[in-house]
Amino acid sequence: MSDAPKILYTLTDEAPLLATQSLLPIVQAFAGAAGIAVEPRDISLAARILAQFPDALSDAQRVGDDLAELGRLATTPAANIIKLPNISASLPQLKAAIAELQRQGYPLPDYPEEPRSEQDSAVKARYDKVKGSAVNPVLREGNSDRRAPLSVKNYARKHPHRMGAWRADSRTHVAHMDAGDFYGSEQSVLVAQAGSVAIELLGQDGRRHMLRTGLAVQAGELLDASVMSVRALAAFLDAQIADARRQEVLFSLHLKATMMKVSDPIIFGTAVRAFYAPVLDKHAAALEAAGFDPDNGIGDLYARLPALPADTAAQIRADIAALYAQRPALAMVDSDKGITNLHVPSDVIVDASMPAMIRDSGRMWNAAGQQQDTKAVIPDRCYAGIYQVVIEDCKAHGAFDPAIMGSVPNVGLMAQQAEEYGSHDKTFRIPAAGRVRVLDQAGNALMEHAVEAGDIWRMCQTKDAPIRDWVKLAVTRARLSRTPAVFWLDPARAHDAQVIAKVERYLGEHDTKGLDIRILPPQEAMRMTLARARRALDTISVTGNVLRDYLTDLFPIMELGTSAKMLSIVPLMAGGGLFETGAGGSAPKHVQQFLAENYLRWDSLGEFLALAASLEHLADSTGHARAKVLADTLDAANAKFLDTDKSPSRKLGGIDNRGSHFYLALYWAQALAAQTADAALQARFAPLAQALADNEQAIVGELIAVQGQAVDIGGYYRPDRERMAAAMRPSATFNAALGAL
Ligand SMILES: NC(=O)C1=CN([C@@H]2O[C@H](COP(=O)(O)OP(=O)(O)OC[C@H]3O[C@@H](n4cnc5c(N)ncnc54)[C@H](OP(=O)(O)O)[C@@H]3O)[C@@H](O)[C@H]2O)C=CC1
Ligand SMILES: O=C(O)CCC(=O)C(=O)O
Ligand SMILES: [Mg+2]
Repeated sequence: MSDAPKILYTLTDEAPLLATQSLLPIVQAFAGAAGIAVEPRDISLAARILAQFPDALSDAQRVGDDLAELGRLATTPAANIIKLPNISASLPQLKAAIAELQRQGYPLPDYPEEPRSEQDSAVKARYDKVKGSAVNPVLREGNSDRRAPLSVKNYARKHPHRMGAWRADSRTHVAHMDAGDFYGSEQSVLVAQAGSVAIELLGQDGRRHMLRTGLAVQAGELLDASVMSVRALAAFLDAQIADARRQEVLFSLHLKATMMKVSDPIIFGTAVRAFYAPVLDKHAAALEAAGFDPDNGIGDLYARLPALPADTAAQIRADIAALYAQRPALAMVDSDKGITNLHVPSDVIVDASMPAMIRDSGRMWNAAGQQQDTKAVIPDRCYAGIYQVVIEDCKAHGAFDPAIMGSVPNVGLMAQQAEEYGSHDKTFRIPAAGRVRVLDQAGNALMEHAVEAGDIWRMCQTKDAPIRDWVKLAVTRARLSRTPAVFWLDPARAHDAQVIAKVERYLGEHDTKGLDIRILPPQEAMRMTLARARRALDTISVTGNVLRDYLTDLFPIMELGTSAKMLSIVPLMAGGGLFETGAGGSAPKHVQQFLAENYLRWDSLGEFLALAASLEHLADSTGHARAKVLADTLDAANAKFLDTDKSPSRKLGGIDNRGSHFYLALYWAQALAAQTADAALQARFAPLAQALADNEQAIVGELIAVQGQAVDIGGYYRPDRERMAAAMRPSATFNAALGAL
């Protein structure tokens, strides 16, 4: 390559964006000294919105489409991208971000909830591109390798986090449907020849309505289709609401409305309707006029009350209060503010919410701010059962002990929008009863389902090359780490049965002598993995895209207290590297605390680990010797960082995110000053190491002195860059030392 080696570092949202204001200048200074450019690319929700509307903005306001650029780069060998977690916006978040940008003077159109013209529809389509999980699927041109590095695992064993005790008589359980769900209706076909397919709804009246045409398919790829009956779902939810009340447990719903941005908001809305039915029915006309949409949560109702006559609004509030007396208690997101599990579809996200419940003795919070046993409703059966296995295990054997438990790394099938997480553009709320058929080019029906109006029908694609790459990655990880690997695949599912056949075939391409590789249905795989973990044994989980997501929060949260400490690598299929930081989200709670107290408890360890892996990749792929020196010394710094426990203290008066960055810089500079592989770098970093060590007290003092007061950074979705940077770099001594490098 002729260009200087380059790492692209993403600017995202919320806590990780704040952290980046402090960390990126350090990274740029260190990398710059070694001749490596670290360039920011803005993929925040706000930037992604602005990039959709160049025509509405002035020259000065226009921003480039950095996400599209990164997406193209990810399919080339040159990619070296550090990707921090970003907001996957629900509709309420998207609308809030648009409103904030409008207030800041960007003349964006409003979000057209009910498009009335072609122009409205075009605007809505642009906004919908930004909605939900719209970043990760673009960048993930490779499969996923997530694990706790040994140093992190050892740290967790030495300093185990608190795990809530479990009682054998806990009433907590998972509730799922027994029929009428995606699991029960899945069909799958193997595409024989490249070409295209179409999806049609053949109405009961004989009319054909094309849902999708010209959808390209590759030879060897798997297509599967399934449907959730909304009638069955509603009946199930009614029964669960009644049962939660009978059992005196909290009612909670756990979905992935961000990634499953078409299906899961509908499921969420069905639950909101079921829970609040008496009030919603009684006030149907008023709520309709106010534009309330249950898919956006009961929070949307409260947001619209001011638009109604005061007495109607008061009556609705009173009716909801009265309804609560007849309903089971709802799990709360924020009991102080009265935010329930059914307020906003993106507040409770299953990958993080179920592990948090399991870590908290199987309890969630009730309206009185107390913990209580819970009914966790996860309607579809494809993956719900794994959580019930964990719950049963904890009831039988007590909470897991992070001081001894084994580790569960994951190799996840993810590339090229694999499986359910790529299905949103092939997911439909069915407008009328009939049959949905997937047709090949000759018009033959490959798959066919009977549907009723309102049902959720979806199709998923899983390409062959990603499956083959995933099997290879699993074998490689099993070999390198000498750890048994289990493919979590359910032969009773049409899709999984096809994947099993491919896995068996592609395993044959590798030398698996001496390796323990098995294929087990998810619940059995979970039982085996948990039993081993209790005996301090590690087990690699090799899973599809959804279980990748679920397990890489579940196990890190049990083992390490948070998924922020995961190493999360995406070896891109074209040869580049995508280095995700941790496996968790953008932690909105952390921003609230920062704004109120100028204390940011975000732990950047995930960023530190990703950066080391990125530098390592740069060295390997370009032969850049100084990248190797930076990588090795950063490894050493990370080890010392863990050893000396310099993560944010989580208490006001101790170091926060910024203080932890200072210590990383100190240890990294010291490691560079101590190494002898590159004398010039040694000489360059020795004075910095000295200056930082000499001024440790002063710098930490300056960083802590700002805590305890509210900060204003001029925005939530698009904070003022200068104010944010100033707030995140409050130590003049540290800034000067870094500037002198
Ligand atoms: N890869 C990505 O881009 C991802 C993006 N998301 C998005 O993030 C947003 C929030 O998602 P949510 O499910 O609430 O998950 P979060 O991970 O943001 O929040 C759950 C909890 O995880 C802990 N946590 C996560 N990261 C860190 C960290 N670096 N340091 C310390 N603690 C951390 C915190 O727990 P505690 O309370 O114990 O401090 C936090 O409150 C959503 O918009 C979601 O779509 C979610 C997952 C991945
Ligand atoms: O893209 C998203 O919305 C979330 C991604 C996620 O949770 C994960 O990959 O673990
Ligand atoms: Mg996740």
